[in-house]
Amino acid sequence: MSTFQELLSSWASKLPIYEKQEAESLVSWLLEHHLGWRRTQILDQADEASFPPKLFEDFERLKIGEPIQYIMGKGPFYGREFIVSSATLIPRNETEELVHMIIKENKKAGLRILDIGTGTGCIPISLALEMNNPEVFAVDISEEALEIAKKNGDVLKANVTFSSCDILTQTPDVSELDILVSNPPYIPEQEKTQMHRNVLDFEPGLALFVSNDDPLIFYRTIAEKGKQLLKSGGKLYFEINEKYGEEVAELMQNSGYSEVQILKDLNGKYRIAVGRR
Ligand SMILES: C[S@@+](CC[C@H](N)C(=O)[O-])C[C@H]1O[C@@H](n2cnc3c(N)ncnc32)[C@H](O)[C@@H]1O
Repeated sequence: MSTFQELLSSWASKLPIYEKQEAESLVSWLLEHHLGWRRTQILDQADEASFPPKLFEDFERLKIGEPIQYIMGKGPFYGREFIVSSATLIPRNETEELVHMIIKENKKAGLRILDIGTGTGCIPISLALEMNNPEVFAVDISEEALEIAKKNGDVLKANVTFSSCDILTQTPDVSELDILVSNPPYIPEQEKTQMHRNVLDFEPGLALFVSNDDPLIFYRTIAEKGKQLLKSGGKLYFEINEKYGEEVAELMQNSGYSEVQILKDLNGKYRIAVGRR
């Protein structure tokens, strides 16, 4: 028998791939998920023999670097919990900043919005629930991701129309948009070697990577199609790879967008590009 705090430290020490503090918070998340454990119980006695077998199975997954969101099947985004699966990217903090900016800048009622490459649906669902009665559409090439996005829409009671579309070869069947948003795949294949194994081994390659030959293919294609999809004065918002801020801004200007800006996230990295049609 040990206290929860002792258990936390001892289990965290078995996760050498993470820093101590991160390991402890992952273990505490797992214990809370399986046992309803709360920090206030930190000094209570904990009998490992009474723990459910699933907790030990999940801990083994954590040990090999599987992200906790995949283990628990859910992850937080903009104050809500989203179902995730191996077919979807885990929603990121940087993307919350993009969503926050769109909500802040667009207060009018009834705006028409499209999200391209929706994954869990975290962007369009958050916008549908936070903005003033918008009409929201979202597309993805992955049928499995779309299934998860639809489930999230149902569970969170968000009115979003999801459909299948390969943006590189097809044009979504919507028009007169006020807002077009996308966090498309943007990591060149050659950067794979510098990436953390828990992203590489578990997150879907389809959501992350683009060919080394043309890393901006999604931005160029979406900016081009955006001219048809957006109404005059409508806005295009991209999440970007910090390395390509200037290039994305240039291609947006070349495509005819005005007021193009590249903006830094809270970590001081260029993460958002925005322009007006
Ligand atoms: C970086 S993830 C973003 C997911 C989600 N929007 C988010 O921010 O968490 C890119 C998404 O684009 C989708 N995707 C990849 N290629 C695509 C294509 N050709 N057409 C449409 N969607 C595509 C992937 O399936 C993935 O869900």
